[in-house]
Amino acid sequence: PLYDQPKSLHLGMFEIGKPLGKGKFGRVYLAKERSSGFVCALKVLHKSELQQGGVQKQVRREIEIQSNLRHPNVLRLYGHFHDSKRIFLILEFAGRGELYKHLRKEHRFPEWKAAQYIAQMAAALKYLHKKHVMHRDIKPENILVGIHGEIKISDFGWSVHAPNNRRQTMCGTLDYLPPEMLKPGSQDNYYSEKVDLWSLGVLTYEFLVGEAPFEDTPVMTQRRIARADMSVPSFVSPEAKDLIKRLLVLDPEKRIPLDEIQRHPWIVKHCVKDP
Ligand SMILES: COc1ccc(C(=O)Nc2ccccc2)cc1NC(=O)CCSCc1cnc2[nH]ccc2c1
Repeated sequence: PLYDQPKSLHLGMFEIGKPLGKGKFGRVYLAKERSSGFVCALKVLHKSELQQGGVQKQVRREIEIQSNLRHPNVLRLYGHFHDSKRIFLILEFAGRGELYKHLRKEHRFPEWKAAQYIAQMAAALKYLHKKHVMHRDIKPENILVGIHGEIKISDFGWSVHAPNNRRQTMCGTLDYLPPEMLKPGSQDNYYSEKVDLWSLGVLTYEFLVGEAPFEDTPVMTQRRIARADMSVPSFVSPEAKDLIKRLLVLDPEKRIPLDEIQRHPWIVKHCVKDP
């Protein structure tokens, strides 16, 4: 497949299929590489739009970083190429689509499924943090599901999807913002990997409850985040509630670290294969 392709990749190599979605900076199509039959997702970015958005450096940096990432729970960026007007990203195709659609349809996930997803997220984040890549903007809208039901974080950071029952907020939803990103002046720990732990707590809550813990009007959401003011419904098991409470901690340094998440009783109970 793609990774043993000659470097000269070009559009003619691909048979373009159905549209998979469209973002702020580009459209995505199902695609098949002609010689190998390899199925992937082709994201088309228009250089003019990137210029207007002032993000051409960001794309280059992202391609640089993401081309070297290889983890089963991180969506692959296999390669890229460009013509005079467009840049094409060759992305992994996730066979079971967007996680948020499954969550909306099922309303909320059973504890065993939520625990497996959070264990996979923790494994992906551990891998990314080891590579000093963080803030993957984790929320259901940015997670895809592979053909075997495994989840794949993807960097939708720049592609705000067209509204079709995605959270209707301006620059992405506030629900997942950690308190340190709401307080001005605390720029340093904005870039700490601890921000992902908070978002993981919000994600765990949303998987189990079906809505985000601080969901409210924008003003109220910010106020409730700043106070970690949320309550966990009684139908959530005590173990799951314990993990949520250890992630949604105002002080970034006091959030349960990724290693301990993988050993947490709620995760172990649902993820260790029956011996
Ligand atoms: C590693 O991933 C990415 C890397 C970079 C970028 C990106 O756009 N970077 C950017 C753009 C402009 C300015 C700066 C930076 C996007 C992604 N990933 C996606 O966009 C996921 C959905 S497209 C794929 C895909 C797969 N499998 C599916 N199954 C169903 C739908 C579907 C959709």
